[in-house]
Amino acid sequence: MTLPKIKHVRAFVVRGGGADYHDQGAGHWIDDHIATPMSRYPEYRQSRQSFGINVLGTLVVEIEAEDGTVGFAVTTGGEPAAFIVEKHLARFLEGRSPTEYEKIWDQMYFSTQYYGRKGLVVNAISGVDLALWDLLGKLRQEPVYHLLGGAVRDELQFYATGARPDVAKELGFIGGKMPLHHGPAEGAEGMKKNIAMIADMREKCGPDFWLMLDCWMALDVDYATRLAIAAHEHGLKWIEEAISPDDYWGYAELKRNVPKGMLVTTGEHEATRWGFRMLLEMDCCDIIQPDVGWCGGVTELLKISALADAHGKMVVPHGSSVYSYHFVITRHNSPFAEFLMMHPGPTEVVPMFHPQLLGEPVPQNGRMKASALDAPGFGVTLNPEIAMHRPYTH
Ligand SMILES: C[C@H](O)[C@H](O)[C@@H](O)[C@@H](O)C(=O)O
Ligand SMILES: [Mg+2]
Repeated sequence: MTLPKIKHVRAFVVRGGGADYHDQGAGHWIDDHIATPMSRYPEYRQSRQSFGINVLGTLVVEIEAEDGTVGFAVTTGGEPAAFIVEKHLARFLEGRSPTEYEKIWDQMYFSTQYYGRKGLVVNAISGVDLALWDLLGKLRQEPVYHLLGGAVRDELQFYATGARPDVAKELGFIGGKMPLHHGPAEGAEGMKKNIAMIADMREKCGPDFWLMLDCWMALDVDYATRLAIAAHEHGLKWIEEAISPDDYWGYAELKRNVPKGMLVTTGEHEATRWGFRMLLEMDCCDIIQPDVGWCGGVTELLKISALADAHGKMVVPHGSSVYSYHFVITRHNSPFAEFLMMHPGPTEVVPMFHPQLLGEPVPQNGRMKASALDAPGFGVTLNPEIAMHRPYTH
C-alpha cells in the first residue's frame, strides 16, 4: 500500500497552557514557590514564571500529505522551535513518504547535531516526529498504539502529579507526586518545611498510598541525601529529578546514598538514546522518565525504552498527554503512567493539554481503558478556537 507523500510542513506558536503546561494563570499550584536551580536567587524563588519557565510557549507542528490528510502534534518550543522546523527540518520531510520516519529522524538529528543534541532542538525534532506518527495513523486509519505493537494490558493506571496527593487518592489514582517547595538556599528551615509537607500528606493519605517528591533539578547530593533519609520515615516511594541532569556522577552517588527501598528517578530533561544510555550505564536511577515531546519523539523513545528494558529498568514517561499514553500501553516495562493535574487546585481532573486538544482522554478513577485511545493517529484534533500564529514560512 503506497501512502501519499508529504506535501507541506508548517509550524505554529500557541500561548496559554497546553503543551507548555507551565504557562498558566496566577494562583496555579504549578507556580507556587516550587524549588528549582534558580531558587538560590531570592527574587526568583516564589514563581518559576519569574525566571521564564513559560518563556517558550507551545509549538504546533502540522504535516500535510498530498491527499490533504494532516497529522499534527504539540510540544514545548514556541517561536524558536518553529524557526528550526520551518527553516531546517522541513527539508527532510517534504516530498518523502511518511513511512520513512527512521531516515527522517536520522537526518533531523544529525543535521542539527552541531547546535542541538538536547533541549529546544530535540523538542522541535520530537514535535515533528509526533506529527509524523499522527499522520501515519490517520493515513492507515489506526491508533498510534496499534502501530507500536498494540496494547500489552487492557488499561492504563496513573499516578497524579500536583500539590494535593490527598485529593489524588480520592480520585482513584495509584499515587501522588508533589512538588518540592524549598531548596538548599533556604537552609534548615526549608528542610523542616519540606519534611512537614511530606509528613502531613502521609497523615492525610494513610500508610499505603504512593507518595513521591519532584525536586525539579533543585538540589545537591548532600541535601537530597538528607531529604531522602528524613522522608523515608514517611514512606516516600521515590525522589525525582533531585539534581542537575548534567550531573550523572551525582545521580549515581545519590542512588547509592538513599535508604533501601526508596527509588531514585529522573530523565524528563534528558534526550536521545545516548543521554539515557549514560543514565542507565552509570546506574543513576531506578526509573527513567523521558518526555516523548522532548526526548526525540516516538521513534527515539522506542530505542530508549528497549535500552532500559535490557537494563531491567522501568520507563514511566513524563506526563505528555496522549503522546505518552499511546506509548505506555504498549510496553511491559511501563506499568503505569503520569497524569499531570492541570486544574489550579488541583482538585479536579481536567485534560492535561487543555485547551489545545479536542477529544483528549482523561483518567476515570485513575485509570484509562486502551479502547479510549481507539481513534486514528493520537486520536485528538487541534482546537480551532485557539489562536495560532505562524511566525516563519519556507
Ligand atoms: C511538578 C514539577 O515541578 C514539574 O512542574 C512537572 O512538570 C514535572 O517535573 C513532572 O514530573 O510532572
Ligand atoms: Mg518531574
